[in-house]
Amino acid sequence: MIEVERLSKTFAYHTKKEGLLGSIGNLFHRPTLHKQAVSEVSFRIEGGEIVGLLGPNGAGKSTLIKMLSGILYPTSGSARVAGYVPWERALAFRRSIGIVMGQRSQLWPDLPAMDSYLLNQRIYDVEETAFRRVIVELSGLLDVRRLLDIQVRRLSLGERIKLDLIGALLHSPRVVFLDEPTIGLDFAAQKSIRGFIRDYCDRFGATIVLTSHYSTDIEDLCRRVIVTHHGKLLYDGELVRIADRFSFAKIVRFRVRSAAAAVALPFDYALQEKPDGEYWIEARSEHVNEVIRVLLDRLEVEDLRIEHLPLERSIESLYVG
Ligand SMILES: Nc1ncnc2c1ncn2[C@@H]1O[C@H](COP(=O)(O)OP(=O)(O)OP(=O)(O)O)[C@@H](O)[C@H]1O
Repeated sequence: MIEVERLSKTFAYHTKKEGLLGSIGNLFHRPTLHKQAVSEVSFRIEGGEIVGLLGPNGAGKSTLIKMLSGILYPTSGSARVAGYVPWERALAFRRSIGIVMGQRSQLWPDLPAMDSYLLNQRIYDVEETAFRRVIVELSGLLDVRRLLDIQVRRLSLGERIKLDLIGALLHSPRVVFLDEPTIGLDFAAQKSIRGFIRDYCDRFGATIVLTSHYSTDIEDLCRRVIVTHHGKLLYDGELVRIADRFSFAKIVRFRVRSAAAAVALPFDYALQEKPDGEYWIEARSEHVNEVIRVLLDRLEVEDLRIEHLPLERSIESLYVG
């Protein structure tokens, strides 16, 4: 469904020194800088897959999604999405994809969402019965039926994102790009959006590319992840394999009756303290027994747990090496 071959994007941009003198100087000389946001990235995604696109800030995720959804031209390389070259922006391509950017609404802020939907219905030529059916179905699933006729700018962030999702799916696209669809939402709203995405895929067999800085989104929805860093592809494979690669490390969490900060730990491990008074140590699996023995020996430990490394730390280890 998605084929990407050595896709690259380099942005050219100008800098300006501060103040009026900087502005005048810029009239005569504007230094041009280049930023390679995506560098020779290749992968394939089959129909019906939900793939997580991960990477730290500035890794090139949004740039990649913008190229695959036809918003940006690449500098080099090729891509096909649902059989089309995205940046040629054929109407049939636009009908095949949906895009949601959590940080930027695609609905008119001064109008109720329903008015934007009606406009999209015309643009995508969605037949009236199908249009009404999809709205009833999706607004029911997301529990936002009562919000369809309220000006978008009067809604909360979570409500607005749910309505944006419906807008992106009105024409029943086969490929959906979700760029941070749960950003800034509370846990309940994140959970309902995740449930909705899963449900939508099960029912319509859609292919989804999802970026999110929330590991729960990724763990809940994606079996496969593509990790980028400095524009390059760092990892493409099953999510569990990333966790497995770092199974050599464990987290020991505990609480104590009196302060623990001064305790000397074996193997030079550092003790970390959370604001709520819980302590934790990241240790190699083979050292865990000895660390626990020292803790129990020297401190009045109240509650102790051993956990796997959180997904964020495992993924971060991929970038840091
Ligand atoms: N229009 C632009 N002009 C110049 N540089 C840009 C432009 N858009 C993005 N960049 C740069 O390209 C790099 C990749 O940006 P991109 O937005 O794709 O990252 P990202 O992985 O989506 O990051 P985040 O997780 O912070 O959203 C960044 O260093 C960014 O500063």
